[in-house]
Amino acid sequence: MPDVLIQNARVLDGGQLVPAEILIEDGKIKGIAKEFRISSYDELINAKNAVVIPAGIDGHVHFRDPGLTYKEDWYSGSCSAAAGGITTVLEHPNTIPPVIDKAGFSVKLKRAQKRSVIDFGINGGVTNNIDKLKEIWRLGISVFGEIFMAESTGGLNISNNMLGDALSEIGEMDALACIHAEDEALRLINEGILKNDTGIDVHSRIRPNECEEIAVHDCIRINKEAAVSSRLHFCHTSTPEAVSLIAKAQKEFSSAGAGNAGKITCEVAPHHLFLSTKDYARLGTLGKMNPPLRSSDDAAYMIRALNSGLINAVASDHAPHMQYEKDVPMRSAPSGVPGVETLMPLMLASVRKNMLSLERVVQVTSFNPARIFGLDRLGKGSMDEGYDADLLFFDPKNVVPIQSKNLHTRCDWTPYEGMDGIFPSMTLSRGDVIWDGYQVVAKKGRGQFLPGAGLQTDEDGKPITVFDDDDDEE
Ligand SMILES: NC(=O)N[C@@H](CC(=O)O)C(=O)O
Ligand SMILES: [Zn+2]
Ligand SMILES: [Zn+2]
Repeated sequence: MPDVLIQNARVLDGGQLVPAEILIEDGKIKGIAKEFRISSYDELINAKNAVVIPAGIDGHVHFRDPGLTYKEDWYSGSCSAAAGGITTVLEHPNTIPPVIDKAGFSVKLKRAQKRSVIDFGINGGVTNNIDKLKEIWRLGISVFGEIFMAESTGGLNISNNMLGDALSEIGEMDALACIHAEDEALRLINEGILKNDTGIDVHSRIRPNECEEIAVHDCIRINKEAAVSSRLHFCHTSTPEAVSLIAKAQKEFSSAGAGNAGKITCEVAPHHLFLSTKDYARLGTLGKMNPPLRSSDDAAYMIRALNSGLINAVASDHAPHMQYEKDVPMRSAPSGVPGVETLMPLMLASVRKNMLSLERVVQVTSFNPARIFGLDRLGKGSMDEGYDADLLFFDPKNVVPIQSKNLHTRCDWTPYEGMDGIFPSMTLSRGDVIWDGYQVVAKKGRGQFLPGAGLQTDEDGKPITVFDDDDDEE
């Protein structure tokens, strides 16, 4: 007997929305049809004509747990994701302690298992820990990175020399290296030159387009020269220059033929699609993030590149800092903006404005991230039979202004205040309703760990992860 029958839904079929029913068994999609004509099931969900798409996979969040849980923790962050239609996240390593060794990994895994309401992967940091990369890969980290080529929150940045050694090591494991591409040398020079500049957009001029362009160029070259090239994924790309370099390298890769080494993908963050340097006047330091806001022409280019397939995925780079921490001069303000709960609403509102098709939104928020980050092998990123029933329900007409007071993150502001969003009327994770349109109805800790491909198990198939026994509650 199926667990759940969803009636009166609309789903995408060849680019069109068609009426459908969805059957779920053991938390997985059992089938989608116009009508099933069955009468026995455990639970009936009336979708009331909502559109149902795969829930979002956000490959780039910072949930600050352990270490800075006043900004976010695994519960608040995952609730925020659920309310925004995201059911899977990959969480980045710049926490305190950072995930750069077994101890850091174990603390984070334990926290997440106790608190997360959605499924999650944990990324492994790369700094002066090259001798530890194999170990954290075997413990089940999802991917390596973000690897910081320039200074950003958490101070995990590495030199280009070390990057070469790291990429070689990562390539040898056939893992994925996720890159934060900004050139540290140029950033430092600009910081000196613009020392006394008090312009509102100074952060964007300290880290100009060229800063990203140089880093992407160098990273691709360093990877080519490495003893073993790695698969590369560029995080939060923000400039036409970077996207063009990546497109060229992608082309070279596909003409080179078989194998994974050297394969390159990239993502864009919503703030580089929907905000620009024009928003500094409204946002001040709330508009400070790395890489920084770009011109409105660049943002328009990024939307086109997302449409045309040059950019493969959207990820929020959810990086919460509290308003009082941001309420300081531009230079001392921390970099980062929250975004996990507004990613899908902004994307869905952009469909209504004909900026993107719904089909493309599904590709870049679910199908592609699942494949880039190796989550499809764990049942993520499709509504085909056998995949996890991770579903987002929405009413395409229900456009509302985004308001910080309605969001579930601990972060007490949003850079999208007043902008249009289409929020989910319901979110399902593995067939469970976790967001009912009004509140998060999921049990704390129901989220499952999604181990990376390197996970080593013992003879009984159990992960080798060993927890530290000490209590690390904050
Ligand atoms: N994007 C940011 O400006 N900040 C991120 C780190 C990062 O992704 O660089 C953070 O963790 O605060
Ligand atoms: Zn980054
Ligand atoms: Zn980040």
